[in-house]
Amino acid sequence: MLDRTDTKALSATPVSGDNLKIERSGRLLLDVERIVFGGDAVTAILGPNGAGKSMLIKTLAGLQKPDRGDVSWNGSTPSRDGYRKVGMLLQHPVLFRRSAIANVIYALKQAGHGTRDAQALAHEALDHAGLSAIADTSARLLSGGEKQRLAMARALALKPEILFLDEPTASLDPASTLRIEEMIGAAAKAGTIIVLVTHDMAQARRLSERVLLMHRGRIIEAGRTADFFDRPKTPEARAFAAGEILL
Ligand SMILES: Nc1ncnc2c1ncn2[C@@H]1O[C@H](COP(=O)(O)OP(=O)(O)OP(=O)(O)O)[C@@H](O)[C@H]1O
Repeated sequence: MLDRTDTKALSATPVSGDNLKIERSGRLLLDVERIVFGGDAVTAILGPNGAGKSMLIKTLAGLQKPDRGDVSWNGSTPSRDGYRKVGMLLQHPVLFRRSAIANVIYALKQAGHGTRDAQALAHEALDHAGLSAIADTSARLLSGGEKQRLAMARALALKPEILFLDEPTASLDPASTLRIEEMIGAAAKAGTIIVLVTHDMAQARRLSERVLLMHRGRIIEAGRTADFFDRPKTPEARAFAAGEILL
């Protein structure tokens, strides 16, 4: 787990949601009374498949509109301007059919950077991701692990104040997982608030300070990571932390 004293003063945009509800075909898929991200460097969101984890972070990142409830970014409704501060790495990131570096340059230019600035920042981002050697390789030729690192480098190049990550290491080998975890750790230390959806409980223990457990669209337990694993309060969290299947 990150040492809180290592992290820069957290001045990032707090993101919150109130009374968020999403319903489809009469089924309540998301039902969250209140959630705030802003005080912890890394929060892990855990829960079984279909629990609503992706839906929650997409909603908070402004990519999905809730049927009811409000999302707030630093006290305001999500806006185009705010997208520079609130980032999201999708579970299956979309990379353009151009070189690795061009993917990052494009994102930076879209965010308002001039060409020279974008080129310099993109090279810096690839360097931090250990991807300089494949900067000119077409993104579609990269391995799964390299693609994920590139998508992460692109997201971090925009220097978001808060970054939502949807299972960034799913299907990666241990070495690629470690690289992504190092990138997450470095970003968190530099002051980016990270919200990480993961099925990897060891990863949640390694990286997060706070854990949220979701089940059937609700947050059923929220607490310090050590407390969650060592002293879970709800029967569901006890079962989940013990590796049992939540239905
Ligand atoms: N557009 C949609 N229409 C109907 N149901 C949907 C829609 N999008 C998602 N769902 C359902 O909402 C529920 C929550 O989905 P979500 O992707 O948030 O789960 P998750 O916790 O991220 O799961 P996983 O761990 O499998 O990625 C699932 O039951 C899913 O089938």
